Order: sequence, then structure tokens, then C-alpha cells
Amino acid sequence: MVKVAIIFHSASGTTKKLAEAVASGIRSVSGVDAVIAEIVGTDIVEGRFKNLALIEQLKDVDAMVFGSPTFMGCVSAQFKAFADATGDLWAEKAWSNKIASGFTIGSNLSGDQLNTIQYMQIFANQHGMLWASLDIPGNCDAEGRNRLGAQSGLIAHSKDGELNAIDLVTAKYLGQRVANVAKRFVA
Ligand SMILES: Cc1cc2nc3c(=O)[nH]c(=O)nc-3n(C[C@H](O)[C@H](O)[C@H](O)COP(=O)(O)O)c2cc1C
Repeated sequence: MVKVAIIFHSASGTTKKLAEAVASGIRSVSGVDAVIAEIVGTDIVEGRFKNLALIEQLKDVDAMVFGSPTFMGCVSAQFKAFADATGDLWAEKAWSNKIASGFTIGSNLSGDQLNTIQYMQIFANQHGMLWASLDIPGNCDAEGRNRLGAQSGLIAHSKDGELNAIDLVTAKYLGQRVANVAKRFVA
């Protein structure tokens, strides 16, 4: 069984809804299962991410999809604390050649969400992971998916704390895509 993990932080729940949609996309691909790893505030003690069980969960996965709200133009502090806690794995090349992708959400249409995705991509590349983009041409899709037109990963927009239904459909597709890429790569 190919395993794809979703590692995400969500303060007010919108990123979590995207994560659930990504998981449903992963699980819709035969032979692939989703591993959910939610970063929560209490994982951070004196500024450092201490949930080693969450990191251990990622040991055997073939791919990871990172999710974070865009806070002040980048990933949340909680997500960054998780990333910083993987430094030993970086030295061991423990995640080398795993597939990676990412999603984020912001309350502005152009609220610097791209920087969040680019940070996730750099984080993945630090680990020697292989980044899977979002291969839905923005504004050229019959179903209107990828409505904000980011190709590096999924950028979503929350309005008054609510998600857009199309963003959820796009998130499901992102899960399917990463699952299919991981399946191909593992075969
Ligand atoms: C401290 C803080 C900083 C934020 N910074 C940004 C930002 O830079 N760009 C943006 O578009 N939205 C920003 N937002 C809005 C959140 O990204 C948005 O509400 C998102 O849906 C929250 O995700 P969550 O529900 O998973 O916590 C910010 C919100 C907070 C609380």
C-alpha cells in the first residue's frame, strides 16, 4: 500500500477542511492510503515542536502534502516549528526522494500565499524531496478548478472564514495527483 501523509496546521479550521479534501482525493486512488498528521499548538513547548510521534508517523510514507494557513505572508509559526524539528532527518537524508506538495489559504485574494507555497517547496527540497506541482492550468479548466491560477501548489481563499467549494474540489484533485505520482514513483 502506498502511503501519502498530510501534515498541516490550522488555527480556525479552513486549512483543516482543505486537508480533509486532500485526504479524500488520496483515498480515492486505489492502493493508496492517507496518513493525517495535524500540528497543534500544544505540540510546541518553549518554542520547539516536541511531538516526535507525529514525525515518526512520517517515516514510512512515500509522499507528503504540507498544509498551512498563510500568516503574515508565510507558513504559520506552528508549521515552521514542525519544519525546524526535522533538522536531524535532513542530516540523515531520511526523506530523500519522497514526493512532496503543498496547499495554503489566505483571506486576501493576493495575500502573499505564493510565498507560503514556495517556503514549503524549499523545505521539501532541503530534504531532497521531489515537488509535485498542481497541473491544472489556471482558468482553463472545464470545472473551474485552480480558480486562483497557482501552479506550484494549491492556493485557496477564505471569505469571512468560509471556504470556496471550488477550492475544495481542487484540494481533492491535489490529493489524487500526489497519490498517482507517488504510485508511479514507487512502482
Ligand atoms: C495572524 C494572521 C496573519 C494572517 N496573514 C495573512 C496573510 O498574510 N495573507 C492572507 O491572505 N491572509 C492572512 N491571514 C488570514 C488567514 O490566512 C485565513 O483566515 C485562513 O483561512 C486561516 O486558516 P485556518 O482557518 O486554517 O487557521 C492571516 C490571519 C491571521 C490570524
